[in-house]
Amino acid sequence: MSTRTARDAVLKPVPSAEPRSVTILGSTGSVGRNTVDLIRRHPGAYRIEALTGSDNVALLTEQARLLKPKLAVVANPARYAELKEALAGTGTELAAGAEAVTEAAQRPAEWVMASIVGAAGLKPTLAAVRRGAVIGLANKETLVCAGALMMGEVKRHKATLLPVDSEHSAIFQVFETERREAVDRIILTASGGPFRTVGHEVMKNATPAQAVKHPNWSMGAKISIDSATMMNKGLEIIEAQHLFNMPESRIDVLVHPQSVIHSMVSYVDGSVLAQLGTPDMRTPIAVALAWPKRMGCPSERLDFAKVSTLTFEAPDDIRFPALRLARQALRTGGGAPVVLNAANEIAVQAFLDGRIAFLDIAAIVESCLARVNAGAAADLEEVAAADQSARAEARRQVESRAAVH
Ligand SMILES: NC(=O)C1=CN([C@@H]2O[C@H](COP(=O)(O)OP(=O)(O)OC[C@H]3O[C@@H](n4cnc5c(N)ncnc54)[C@H](OP(=O)(O)O)[C@@H]3O)[C@@H](O)[C@H]2O)C=CC1
Ligand SMILES: CC(=O)[C@@H](O)[C@H](O)COP(=O)(O)O
Ligand SMILES: [Mn+2]
Repeated sequence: MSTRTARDAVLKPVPSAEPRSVTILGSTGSVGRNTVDLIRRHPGAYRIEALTGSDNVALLTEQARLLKPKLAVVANPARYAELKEALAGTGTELAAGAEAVTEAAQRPAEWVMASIVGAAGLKPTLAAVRRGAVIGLANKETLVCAGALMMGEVKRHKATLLPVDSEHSAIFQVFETERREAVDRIILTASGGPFRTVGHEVMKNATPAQAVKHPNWSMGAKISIDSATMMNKGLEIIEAQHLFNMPESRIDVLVHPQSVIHSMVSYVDGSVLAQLGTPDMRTPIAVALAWPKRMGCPSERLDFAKVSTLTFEAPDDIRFPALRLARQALRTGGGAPVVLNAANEIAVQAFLDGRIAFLDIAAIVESCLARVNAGAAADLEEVAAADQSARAEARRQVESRAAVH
């Protein structure tokens, strides 16, 4: 078995007549940085239309100096002066604010990485869809909040949506679309997060530092906390339903602590197809970045002898109520997934800020699902209304819990 670990090698460029034009929405984040890393290893294969960040001007500046995009945008307008000073005279056009991020997505890049975190990614991603781009979709919250709208627009504008989330990339690679009637179930694997084996007391007293420490993946803070509550898997059930047009009742979650099998699809004849790899986001990003071809990627190769044991467990819905809440929101439909997502975003941030306890996160989401009138969420305005109502209610809940935390 190969143990090649060519992590720092500059790999052979993807053979192509023209460099592929690329925009990275959220280039300063974890997925964004991995995308930049891959692009830098394939000199001449890509040219950068636009890069966007929010607060990390230092990194955005560094990326812009290296990749020479036509446009660089900071979502936070308060950082514009800093960006302007740092990139003065480089020839890169500069802009700031949420509208400018959406405008960046409208620029004519063939391929767009959607790696903004949270519902803030919805409008820019939709803008890229509406001009028929090829989109590498990391931002799962987009599909959670507006899955039906999004998939409808993908079809209408002949856009291409390529999953980047590791589980959905795995499913994408083994899902026989031309024989979709033979698909029986989707099996989403879950690591179980840092609290997979601990008891209630440990979870009750969990600190942000403990919760953010994912056992296998290096990721941004928000998704790391989602993995710890297993809300990440709940969001991924919703994401899978939209991407693969599969009812929630046929999407299973299977805890697999090693994160080697990234997900599976079972077929009516008893076959189960899986995609495997080391836990390195550069592999699913590479799948989308080179699609429909494949490209070299420096992620560590799987060494089965070293892995030695792959284990599986049923998820624990009692210790991880987020799984049940996500399924409940999906079955309720309309704006319920929007409420689930918005309440979760507020609660996760409050936990990271030390204002509420770890177990408060799911409790706040549950309470918001019960209290907020979610509406139909059939268009962007209705999605925004449900999102705002849920955020307002979640903030109230945070205040009352923060007082006793
Ligand atoms: N990290 C991972 O390995 C994986 C991530 N995903 C999904 O990908 C998405 C990104 O995750 P990750 O890279 O971890 O997140 P990070 O927090 O690391 O990065 C988020 C990016 O979004 C930018 N950003 C933050 N807020 C806003 C805003 N309001 N408007 C515009 N841009 C904003 C950040 O800018 P700045 O940093 O400059 O403030 C940064 O570029 C999430 O939806 C996540 O669920 C899915 C699978 C794996
Ligand atoms: C890398 C990726 O796709 C994450 O969503 C990861 O899967 C999180 O791990 P959990 O399985 O712990 O949610
Ligand atoms: Mn995932």
